[in-house]
Amino acid sequence: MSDTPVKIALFGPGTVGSQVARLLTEQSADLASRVGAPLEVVGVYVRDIGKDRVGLDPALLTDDADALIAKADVVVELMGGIEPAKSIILKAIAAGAGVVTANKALLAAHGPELYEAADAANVDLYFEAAVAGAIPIIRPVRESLAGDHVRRILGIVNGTTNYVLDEMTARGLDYEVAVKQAQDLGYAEADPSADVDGFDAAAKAAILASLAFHQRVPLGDVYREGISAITAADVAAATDSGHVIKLLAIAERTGEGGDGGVSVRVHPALVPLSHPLASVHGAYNAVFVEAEAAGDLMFYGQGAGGTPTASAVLGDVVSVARHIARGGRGPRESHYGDLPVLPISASSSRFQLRMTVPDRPGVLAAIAAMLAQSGVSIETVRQQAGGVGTGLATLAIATHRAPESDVTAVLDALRSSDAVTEIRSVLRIEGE
Ligand SMILES: NC(=O)C1=CN([C@@H]2O[C@H](COP(=O)(O)OP(=O)(O)OC[C@H]3O[C@@H](n4cnc5c(N)ncnc54)[C@H](OP(=O)(O)O)[C@@H]3O)[C@@H](O)[C@H]2O)C=CC1
Ligand SMILES: N[C@@H](CC=O)C(=O)O
Ligand code: NA
Repeated sequence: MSDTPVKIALFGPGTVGSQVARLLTEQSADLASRVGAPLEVVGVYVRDIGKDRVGLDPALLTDDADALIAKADVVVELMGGIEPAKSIILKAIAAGAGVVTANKALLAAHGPELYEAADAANVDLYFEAAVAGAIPIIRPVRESLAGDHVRRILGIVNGTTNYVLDEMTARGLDYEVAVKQAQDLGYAEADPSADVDGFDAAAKAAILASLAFHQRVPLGDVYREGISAITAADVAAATDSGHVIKLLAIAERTGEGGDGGVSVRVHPALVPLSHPLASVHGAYNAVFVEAEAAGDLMFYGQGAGGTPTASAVLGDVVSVARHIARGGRGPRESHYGDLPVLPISASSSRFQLRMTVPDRPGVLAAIAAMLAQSGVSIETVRQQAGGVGTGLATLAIATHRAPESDVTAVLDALRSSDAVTEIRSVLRIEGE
């Protein structure tokens, strides 16, 4: 064991950072033995030194980022957002410090620049907490599966939306009430739109897809739909058809041998109750990976919250600090392929189309003809009477797998047809 401490600088003592600071103190003896040297927190960067921060030694607080970077071996960035986080990480790398971050927004938007800077400076850049919080998923995809060929990833990677959808399903809670609870529990981002509109999941999908497919996936190429349009009626209809609604991050190779391109998308989906992802409740996350040699793998655990996320951050701190104390370096960037990232119109899924229709002879035949004309094959049809005297019925049509562009054409036809009163929901069915 070396006596020379590895110097840690913490940027952002918020929900996650305060727990990292606490655990660094409480577990200092264990951490030292795992690293092979003691860890010393040399400073905590804040924007307001005067603010009361429970559990933090006031003597460690500083608002001088450059001076703190200059004395650090490892910079732990837990501020979030793009700036000043990006400049701080680049300065840390340039100064030869290893970096640990949980900042998926930054990595999804500017990852390549940061990875290349770390490679050029020969320093570590670790980011396990950036995807699915406490769940080890970056390491497995980046290292353990580096010798395999990942075909598809289906992930519940946003705790807030899973919590909201689960509360709506299990307790019949209103959407707004469930969102407020998720904020109070510390799952939601400062701006909950990052969660409910799918931005957070899209950032994680871009990071995961890049690592899994050794392919740069720009955030702008990730198709994104959030959960704010999901109604109590959608949730009830999902239950009736043996599904549950989940916000999924999906990354898959397409075409013969997976060489056609990659499709990366985030949207609510109907997941059959028999699929392992259907039993992921509350703010829990899970990532289901389909790999050619390994087969199916599932990684499950807490994807949000201060202490669980701090666990992933500390795992990275130990790795980086160990390299500083004993030599070595973490994984470097892959050589990237040049498969296209396909637009949503080029993907295909099964769909459930729910609509209100006039309850009269010939309606079902007319709707079936419109699907047939676009080449979309029907798997099941369920009809429910719309109530005495309404003259309406509800139709739920599940399709076989069909190209998104064909389903868009069907929807256009249905919307302009007098055989359909209202399209109530269009949900992809995934995980079958
Ligand atoms: N919360 C979670 O469950 C998870 C979070 N993450 C990621 O971890 C990171 C941190 O998240 P979280 O702890 O929730 O965020 P918080 O908002 O709770 O904490 C952010 C901290 O950074 C400080 N900070 C923010 N901007 C600045 C700035 N411009 N200058 C100086 N200090 C700044 C804040 O200071 P002040 O106290 O003064 O406001 C606060 O201490 C984010 O990248 C997030 O995406 C990842 C997985 C899960
Ligand atoms: N807001 C995020 C927190 C972690 O990334 C979530 O809800 O999962
Ligand atoms: Na993780």
